Amino acid sequence: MGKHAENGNAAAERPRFFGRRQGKALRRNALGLIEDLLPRLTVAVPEPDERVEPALLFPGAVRSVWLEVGFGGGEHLAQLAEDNPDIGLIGCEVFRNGIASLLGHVQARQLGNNVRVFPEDVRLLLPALPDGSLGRVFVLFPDPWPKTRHADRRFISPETLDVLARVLESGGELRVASDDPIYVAWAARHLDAHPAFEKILATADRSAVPADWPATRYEQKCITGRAPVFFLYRRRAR
Ligand SMILES: C[S@@+](CC[C@H](N)C(=O)[O-])C[C@H]1O[C@@H](n2cnc3c(N)ncnc32)[C@H](O)[C@@H]1O
Repeated sequence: MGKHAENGNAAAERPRFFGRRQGKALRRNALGLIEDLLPRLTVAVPEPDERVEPALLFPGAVRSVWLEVGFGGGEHLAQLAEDNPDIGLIGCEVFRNGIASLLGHVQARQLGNNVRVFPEDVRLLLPALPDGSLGRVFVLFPDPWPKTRHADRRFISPETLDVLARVLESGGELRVASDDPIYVAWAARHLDAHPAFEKILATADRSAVPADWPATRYEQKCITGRAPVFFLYRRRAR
């Protein structure tokens, strides 16, 4: 679980936008996006026992639905949405400035037909999704929680993998990346131990990663700072 995700009702509070260094116009634009655009794209927190059919969240027919956990500034999600107009993208993020950033991409690149936002802890949505209803799930640079005593807060866990295995269709993909060696070892161990996930790739070689795997903002920072990044790429067993 991410630091932000612990604060379950943060999304319902009046958001604070950007730091003091950002200009008034930027802050006003972010606020406008949150107040005007977000309500049109929001996936509501499901009621207990409610089922959320992902494909029906989009105005037109979609070939498949992909879900990104903790999209940060939304660069990866926006790129996928732009490159794949026939795919529905659900982004889950609790960080309000990140949500505003994604909305900026949606507005500028006209992605409103195939992007939806769950501005809450993804774990409130996953149980409501039907079996096999997602084609891909992305967990890119999850909060690492490197201390052993915080290990139970890490997003990748046997319990989460059970849920992801259920909601992914046969042959669906799970893409994980991290620059934290402790987290990578942890995630690889749990993925290897889970019978539903077949290994496609486990590498620190960016050139071996499929071309349709855009870098996130966090990955860009790692590249700039030359921190090694590890990619764990799995397929839901048939
Ligand atoms: C280290 S950041 C990485 C952001 C982005 N994926 C990137 O690579 O640039 C992790 C993000 O995951 C989000 N997050 C953590 N746990 C989450 C959860 N349970 N549901 C939704 N978002 C979560 C945090 O708010 C944070 O923005």
